[in-house]
Amino acid sequence: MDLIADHISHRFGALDVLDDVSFTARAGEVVAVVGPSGCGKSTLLSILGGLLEPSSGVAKLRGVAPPESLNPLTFVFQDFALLPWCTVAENVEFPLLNAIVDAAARRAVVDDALSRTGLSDFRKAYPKQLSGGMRQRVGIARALAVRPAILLMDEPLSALDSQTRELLMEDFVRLLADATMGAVYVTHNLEEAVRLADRIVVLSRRPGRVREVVPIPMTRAERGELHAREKLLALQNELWSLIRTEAIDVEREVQRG
Ligand SMILES: Nc1ncnc2c1ncn2[C@@H]1O[C@H](COP(=O)(O)OP(=O)(O)OP(=O)(O)O)[C@@H](O)[C@H]1O
Repeated sequence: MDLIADHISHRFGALDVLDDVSFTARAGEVVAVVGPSGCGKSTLLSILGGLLEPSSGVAKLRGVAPPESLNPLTFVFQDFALLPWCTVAENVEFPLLNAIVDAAARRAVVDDALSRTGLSDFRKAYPKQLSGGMRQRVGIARALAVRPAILLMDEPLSALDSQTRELLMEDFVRLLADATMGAVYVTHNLEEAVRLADRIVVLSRRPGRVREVVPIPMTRAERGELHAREKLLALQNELWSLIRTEAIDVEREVQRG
C-alpha cells in the first residue's frame, strides 16, 4: 500500500507551515522526513495520518491493505503515549478491543506483537517499571498489533539515550526487513535517517517545501556493516549541508524572539 502526499499545503491562521509538499512512500518503503526546526514535519505527519485536514492538497492511500490489517496507518510517538494504569499486554491490546471481539484471537495478536518486539517476558509489567527503551518497544508493539501497512513515526527515538537509540534502531531494521510494512519517519537526527530510510525527503525552513529527495543506495542490512560507516557519514554530511544554513537562520530567529 502506498501513501501519497499530493500537493499538501497547510496554514495555522496567518502562519504558513507547509507549501505544496508532494512525495510517495511506496509499499514497504521507509521515507524519512528531515528539515530545520519548525518547518512543519510533525504537521505533515498529522496530515498523512488523517489527524489534521490540510488547507489544500490531500493525503491518500493507494493499493490494498495487508491481510488482517485493522488499520493501514498507525502512529509511534516520541513520548510513547502509554496508559500508565495498564500492563504492557493491556497497552498492546488496547487498540484491538473493539476490532477483535474474540478474546483468544486478541491474545494471539498481542502475543505475536510482544514476541516481535522482545517483550514476551514483560507482559505483566507496568510502564513505570520499564526503562525508556522498553516503553518505546511497547509503543511499537501496540502499533504492530493493528498490522499496519505504514508506520507513522514522529521522533520515536529522541527521548532515549544514545545506546538505547542504537538498540531500537537495530529493532527497526529487523522489523522492516521483510518490507511488508513501510514507514514515514520524522526525525531531527540525520544518523537515524541514513540508517533507516530508503529515501529522505529534505524540507526547507517554514513554510516547509520539498528541497530534495535523497535516495540511500544501500540495503538496511548493508548499512549495519562496519565498512558502510564512512559512506553513511558522507550521506549524513550531504544532508547536513542541505539543512545547515537554514537551521542557523532558524536558530538566530528564535534567539531574536
Ligand atoms: N496547532 C497549531 N496551531 C498553531 N500553530 C501550530 C500548531 N501546531 C504547530 N504549529 C506551528 O507550526 C509550525 C510547524 O510546527 P511542527 O511541529 O509541524 O514543526 P516541526 O518541523 O515538527 O518542528 P520541530 O522540528 O521543532 O519538531 C511551528 O511554527 C509551530 O509552532
